[in-house]
Amino acid sequence: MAYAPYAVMLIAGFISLWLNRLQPFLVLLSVFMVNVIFSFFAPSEQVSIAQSVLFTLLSFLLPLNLLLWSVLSEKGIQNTAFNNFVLAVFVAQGVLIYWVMRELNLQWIETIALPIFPGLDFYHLSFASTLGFLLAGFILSLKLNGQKQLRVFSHAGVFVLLLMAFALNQYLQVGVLAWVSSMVGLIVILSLVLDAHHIAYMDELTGIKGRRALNEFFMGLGKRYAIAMVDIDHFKNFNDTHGHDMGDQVLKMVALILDTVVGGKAYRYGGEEFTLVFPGKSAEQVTQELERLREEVANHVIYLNEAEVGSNKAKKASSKVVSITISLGVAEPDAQHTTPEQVMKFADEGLYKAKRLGRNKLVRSMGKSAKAAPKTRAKKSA
Ligand SMILES: Nc1nc2c(ncn2[C@@H]2O[C@H](COP(=O)(O)OP(=O)(O)OP(=O)(O)O)[C@@H](O)[C@H]2O)c(=O)[nH]1
Repeated sequence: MAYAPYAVMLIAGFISLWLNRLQPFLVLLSVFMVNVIFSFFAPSEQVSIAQSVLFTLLSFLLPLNLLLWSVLSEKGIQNTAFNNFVLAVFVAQGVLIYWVMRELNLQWIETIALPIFPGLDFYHLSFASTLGFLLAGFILSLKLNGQKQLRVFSHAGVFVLLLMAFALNQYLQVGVLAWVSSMVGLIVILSLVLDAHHIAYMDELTGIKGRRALNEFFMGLGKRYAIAMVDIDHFKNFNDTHGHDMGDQVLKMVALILDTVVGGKAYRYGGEEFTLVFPGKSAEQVTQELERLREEVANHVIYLNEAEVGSNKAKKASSKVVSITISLGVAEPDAQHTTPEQVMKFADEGLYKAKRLGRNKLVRSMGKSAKAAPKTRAKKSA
């Protein structure tokens, strides 16, 4: 049982390296090393002054390390310059610990400091380190506030800091530290799993679900549903005229509007194409909602120097404005189209027709018109 925390932290460390995440690995390594040092120098009966000093020193260095590894942006495991920096930080701390323990005459603390500050003991010093943890947690939360691409692990960093603050506040309780460290390992594993799931299922640019999530949603779809395919009109033209970055902002804006869909779910299918799935609804039942979305996109004013969707009013006042439109095709299962993939293809035929009819339109694919539809548009990938 004594090795349980090490086992959990090793597994967590392995998972984080396997996922090319250095940050969680460094957090674990810091906690791991503190465990190793404390259990190696754990007091048997009487706590020596050297042990107290070591404990206090590590209690101050750990929040510093945890904050550092959580705040610096993720570089992956193959960035040589960053790896050298990490090595330098650990070596510097090793040298500091060695110097304090070997070179500093610890008896001075007893003979000089304690008589001057009679109330001072190491318990109070380690309690002061709790403040260090809390401060580190506060700084990390501030940084999280301003972050765009949030990962679950970033939040886990704050929990880890609080847990370690608690563990180290139990002055020299190596057992408490070990158990809390196991929890830290589990929290890191959980956050990495959630992050990996998020990365696999969400579209990074728009923040809505991606094609993998759509395919999984199809598996649980019943017999009655409607699927709509949505495509931005003349998007190549927009990109060529206003630039790819502006095109990305438009994609985000369209995704935000489509994500407000009532009764269905929005996915980025790929490129400038989106899919809306309405479980338990017929194509006719969702027509009104699709028209609402089409109108909302068409009525949305795009500010050309808009750095981001939703930027401030002053900027908007000085911007040139344009607008864009979307075309939509919608279909439901019938005798010829029984699987969600077939229905989606059928809806895509309606979308193609909407483009041919002049764009900014919704076309519902139905039995006969499906046969009349000229051809299926080639699918695009993100
Ligand atoms: N900015 C940006 N553009 C993208 C992205 N994915 C695809 N595109 C662009 O979307 C455009 C799609 O163009 P087309 O398929 O020719 O269609 P279109 O210009 O929208 O014309 P219609 O569909 O016929 O109205 C291409 O220029 C792609 O480069 C993306 O993630 N960001």
